[in-house]
Amino acid sequence: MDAGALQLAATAVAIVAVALVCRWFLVACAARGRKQRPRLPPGSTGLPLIGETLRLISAYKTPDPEPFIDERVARHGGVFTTHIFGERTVFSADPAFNRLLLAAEGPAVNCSYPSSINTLLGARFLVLTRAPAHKRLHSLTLTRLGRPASQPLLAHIDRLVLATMRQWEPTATVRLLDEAKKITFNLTVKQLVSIEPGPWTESLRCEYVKLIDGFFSIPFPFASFLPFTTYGQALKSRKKVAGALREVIRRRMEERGEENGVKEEMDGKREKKDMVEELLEADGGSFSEEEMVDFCLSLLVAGYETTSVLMTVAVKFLTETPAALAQLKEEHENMTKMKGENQPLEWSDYKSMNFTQCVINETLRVANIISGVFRRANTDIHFKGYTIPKGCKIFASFRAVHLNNEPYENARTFDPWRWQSNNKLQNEVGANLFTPFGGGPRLCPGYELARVVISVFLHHLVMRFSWEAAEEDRLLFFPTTRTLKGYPINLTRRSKSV
Ligand code: HEM
Repeated sequence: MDAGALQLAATAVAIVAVALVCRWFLVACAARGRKQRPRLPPGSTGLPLIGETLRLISAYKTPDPEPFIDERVARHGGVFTTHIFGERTVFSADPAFNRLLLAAEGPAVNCSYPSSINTLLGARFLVLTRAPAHKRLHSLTLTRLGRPASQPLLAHIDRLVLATMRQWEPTATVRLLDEAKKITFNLTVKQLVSIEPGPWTESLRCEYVKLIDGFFSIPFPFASFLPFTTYGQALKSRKKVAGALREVIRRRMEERGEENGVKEEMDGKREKKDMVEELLEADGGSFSEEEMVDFCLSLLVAGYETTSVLMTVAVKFLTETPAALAQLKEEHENMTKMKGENQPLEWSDYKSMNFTQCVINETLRVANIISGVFRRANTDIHFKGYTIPKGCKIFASFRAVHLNNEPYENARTFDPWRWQSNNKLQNEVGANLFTPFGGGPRLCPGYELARVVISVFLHHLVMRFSWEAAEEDRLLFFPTTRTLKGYPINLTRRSKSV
């Protein structure tokens, strides 16, 4: 090889070497860049400002909203990024991530609901409070509403359900959702302020219904000056409901002032008669009047729609699944035979309603009104190689997990028997897969109460009535789960005494 050729070869080798070094350098830089830039879960943020909100709403307005989530999970995986209700939001359909979010409440994430809802509920609604106030109010709620095993509460539920059914004619058409709402409202009022159903509770309920409508309306700015809008009307009704509760609480505070000397010694040992008494005596009476009003009002909201919709949908599913209805009837007839007719229900009876619990689980799985919970990251959160930055909104979708065909075979079919077999739904993995009442520090304090109310309601319904759907009705999922017509049914009384 001559000197020229040698020089050419050397130059070529040098060029290749420099190119290789440059490539290595660029790859290294890119890798470093990737390391430094947090990688959000993949997804699409849709149109400017609107994001994917309209797509989400139009999916949830159909009888089958699942494709909205299914398509994104198929494309991006169980945790993806979207843009809904005015904000970039990380959406989770992943049971492990949902569980992590529920447990991380406080240090890593906090509840985050729209400010229009905060205004309607007041600052003392449990989901808006943070530790340590949250812990204190959560445990008070559990004390009052979370122990349906106590005989006075169970007896009261039994009595209230029967009182509502006694108002039904021997053959009648009723809108089941309305009746269920009366039961849950009256029950909560009694637990809060010890007032029995009557004109006071009914007028409070009428205002309260308008307040609830406000959650699903547009919160126009200055809405309090626009009482003709749904949100403006809701704000007005909030004032009225709060005023009525304030009157009761004020009277109780005065009565307590007068009785103080007499009762003080016994107070520690005595069972408190209602939530107001719990509040008046908690922490040496440190709750202000306004705090008590806000807190009671928000508890009325928490249990009302959730439990009554579930009662209605459970009856709809049972009507459409005759084998399940027959098995449920048999369970309650056998129980009644064992204990004797017209005996009040006891805790052991509730505990023996095994198939009823399967029906309730399955209704919660297929059509829970709470489809998931919103959180906001307090810090960067790392999951499966992704980083969800501090401040980002996150939606943990329970519905996406509950309707996933992998853990739940034929997930979109109502099948209460799936809860009978001893399968993975019953073990630790199952705890991640079934979270209708949330979890972690914000686990719903009314979860046992809701189950008991529905069980007692189903017991009296199947023992005392037969029924059929009065007209076609269907499930709706927007703005929340419910049936289009409130499920009207034609009832026939089975026995003489109700
Ligand atoms: C079928 C009925 C019910 C369902 C599906 C349900 C579901 C839930 C869920 C998922 C949460 C968690 C919210 C979050 O983490 O952001 C929650 C919280 C809550 N629930 Fe329920 N609930 C029901 C009935 C009730 C009842 C009967 C009451 C009491 C009257 C109640 C009172 C509350 C309260 C006060 C919270 C807030 C807890 C906290 O932030 O510490 N719920 N509920």
